[in-house]
Amino acid sequence: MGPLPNAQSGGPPGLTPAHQQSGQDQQARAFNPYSHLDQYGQSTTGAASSFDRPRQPPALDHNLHTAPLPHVSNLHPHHLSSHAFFLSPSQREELARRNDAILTAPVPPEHGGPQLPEELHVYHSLVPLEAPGHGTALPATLVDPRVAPPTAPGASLHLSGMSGEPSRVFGYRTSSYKALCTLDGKAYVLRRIEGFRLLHDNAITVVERWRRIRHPSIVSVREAFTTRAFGDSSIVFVYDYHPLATTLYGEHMVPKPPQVDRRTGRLQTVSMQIQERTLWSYAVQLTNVLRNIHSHGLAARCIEPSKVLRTSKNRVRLNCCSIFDVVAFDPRANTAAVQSHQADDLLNLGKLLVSLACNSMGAVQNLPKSLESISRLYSADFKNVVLWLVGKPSPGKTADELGRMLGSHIADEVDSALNYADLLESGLSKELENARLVRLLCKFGFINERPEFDHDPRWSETGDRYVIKLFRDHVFHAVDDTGRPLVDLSHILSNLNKLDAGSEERVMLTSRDAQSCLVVSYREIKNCVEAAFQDLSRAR
Ligand SMILES: Nc1ncnc2c1ncn2[C@@H]1O[C@H](COP(=O)(O)OP(=O)(O)OP(=O)(O)O)[C@@H](O)[C@H]1O
Repeated sequence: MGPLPNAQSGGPPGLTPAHQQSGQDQQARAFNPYSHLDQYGQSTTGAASSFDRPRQPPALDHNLHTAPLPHVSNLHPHHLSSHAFFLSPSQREELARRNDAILTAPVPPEHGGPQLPEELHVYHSLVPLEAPGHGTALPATLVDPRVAPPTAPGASLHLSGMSGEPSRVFGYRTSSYKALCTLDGKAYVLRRIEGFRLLHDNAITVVERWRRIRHPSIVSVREAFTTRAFGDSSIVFVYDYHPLATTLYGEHMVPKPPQVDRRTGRLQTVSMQIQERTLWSYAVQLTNVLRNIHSHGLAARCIEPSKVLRTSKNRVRLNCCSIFDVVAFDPRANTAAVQSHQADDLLNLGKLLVSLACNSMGAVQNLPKSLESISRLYSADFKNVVLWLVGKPSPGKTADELGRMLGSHIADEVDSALNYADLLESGLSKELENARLVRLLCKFGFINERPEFDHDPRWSETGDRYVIKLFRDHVFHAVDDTGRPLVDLSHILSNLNKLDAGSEERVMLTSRDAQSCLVVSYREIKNCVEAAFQDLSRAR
């Protein structure tokens, strides 16, 4: 694929024409916040970008991670303190798995991977988010009637090979990819709507309005552009990537496989019923989203189980915002139309809660039966909120009013969020110390046992460096009374912390042959380390 030309002038106000792809993308239009940069992230106005182009993510090396520490009750008391220095194993594992997901590299076509464009606008390294042909196809009755049926992709080369059923939400075939951005090296999700022709240039400008909305429960929209890079005319919406995200559909509508009961050793079915506390949490988060979106004069139009991402325990974010506003664009839409979409949002939230409470997408087809089941399983309070949502629209039925109805449940959510913030802050403070110590260890690595430096083979063994060497032995090569190596992490951590803080406390350093013995303060050793490091880094 050839280089992407720079933005041209002549588009509608607020737009910059998209990059052309191999000369095919003549009619491409895009809202592009990066229009002042070329395809390598270099500024077209002359200033060089500070970002290097991350071509291939490095291979993952799990040896770089430490193994989880043994359970606290198995530890010697003086090893216990080392627990205080690290994130909890479960937190660490979760974060490591997310990082792994961000770094997943595409499988090349010669190894069975799909044929995808190498570069798309300012994105590269596309990795499909779904397996080929995967789709959560539902009966035609559940396909959203708001959108036109997909145009037959006659001229499509089916480069992606990923097309499955048309999305039951958007009506068009869609495919999603994780991709890396050449401008900032970050991962994003590209959602491609296949076989879509932009009939009104104005339609894509609405993406700019969505881009300005930043809300913790919305998957942020970055930009949208049209492209022919897949061999058809597609429109691509770019969203933030949330590694390992699932959807409410995947979590609560897809039956879970039976699991082995630890006590009996038998296979047991897994209950799908959602706790009421969790349902309230979803309801509160999505109500806040709607209040925010409606206050911007927009409507979500995609409150649907497969369009609500779950990014960690009970944390949800509304996905795919702005797509309907573009693909079902109505140039004559007025305030009344927006209000009608906003009323639909509340109705769809009610339907979503019914589907979740009954663990079935079909539950909304028979509301009386589903409400009966809800009143058996959940509180009257919950059922009343659902009834209000699925009931007739009225002027006072707004997202703000819903917020007032949820008052005490919003207070519960605030408490949980504060507890979680405390937990994360304590994890963060533990790791903060470690970053400090790693920098110190790097300095030791630079200095100790350094081969010939400054034409002096004994540089690292003499002067200030000798003190550092003795201190290194004291910290890492300590032995107990019987001469056995002392493998004690807390001994290392407390010594390094005192050194880093430059404590006035004194320590006795003895050479290996016990011939020399120095009593020095940590502050003096710190000065030696600084001096030796300055010596090394000074330009010669
Ligand atoms: N922004 C995102 N960040 C991370 N993962 C995402 C993101 N958006 C979607 N995904 C993942 O991609 C998968 C597919 O999403 P998609 O919205 O296409 O679901 P779908 O059920 O196939 O819907 P549709 O019927 O519209 O095709 C989801 O299961 C989700 O795990």
